[in-house]
Amino acid sequence: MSSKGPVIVITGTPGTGKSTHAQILAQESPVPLRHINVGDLVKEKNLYEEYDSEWQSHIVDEDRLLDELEPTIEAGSVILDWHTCEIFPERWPDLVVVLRCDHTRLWDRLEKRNYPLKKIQENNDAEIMEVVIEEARASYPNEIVVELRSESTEDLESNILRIVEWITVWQKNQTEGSD
Ligand SMILES: Nc1ncnc2c1ncn2[C@@H]1O[C@H](COP(=O)(O)OP(=O)(O)O)[C@@H](O)[C@H]1O
Repeated sequence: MSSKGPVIVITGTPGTGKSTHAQILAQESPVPLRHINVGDLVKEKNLYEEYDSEWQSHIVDEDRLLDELEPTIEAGSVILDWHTCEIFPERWPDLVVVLRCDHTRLWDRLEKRNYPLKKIQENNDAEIMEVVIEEARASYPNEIVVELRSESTEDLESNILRIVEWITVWQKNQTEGSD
């Protein structure tokens, strides 16, 4: 039997709740999963080409990021938490969760982060224009892409339950597949 757990990508516009979901999922998952906050990893390992002070964001060196992640992904049992997903190779994820949030609520969340106004606007527009979900659908098979609302604590709880259930079934399928 394979002891390798799934690779789950949790993506969505900044502020939709990726890290909140990933942290809770790492605790509640029936198989141990390592939560990788990709934005933090980029900063820790200097995996960026430059820092754009106007937008207060790092321009990521995608090749170095993928090289850094590759061995961890190969080992499995990972939650990748990032606001974009299209750079990850199609073979990497077993599940891609795209979190969605009403844009007025998202605006409030981003304002609390003290983002510059143009960064709040840019992210808000991206949420309205469904940028991340379209990117996910264009990059991965439809059956592994799941869109979940993340507006309330009830949403958060039911999303975690759904993902935990998915992991249980995935794990069972893996075990049966290797018999
Ligand atoms: N489903 C939810 N219900 C209520 N608050 C949420 C929910 N998801 C996220 N939040 C809140 O929104 C803010 C941003 O969440 P966070 O997980 O940091 O987002 P992201 O990782 O996508 O940038 C946090 O204050 C978090 O507590």
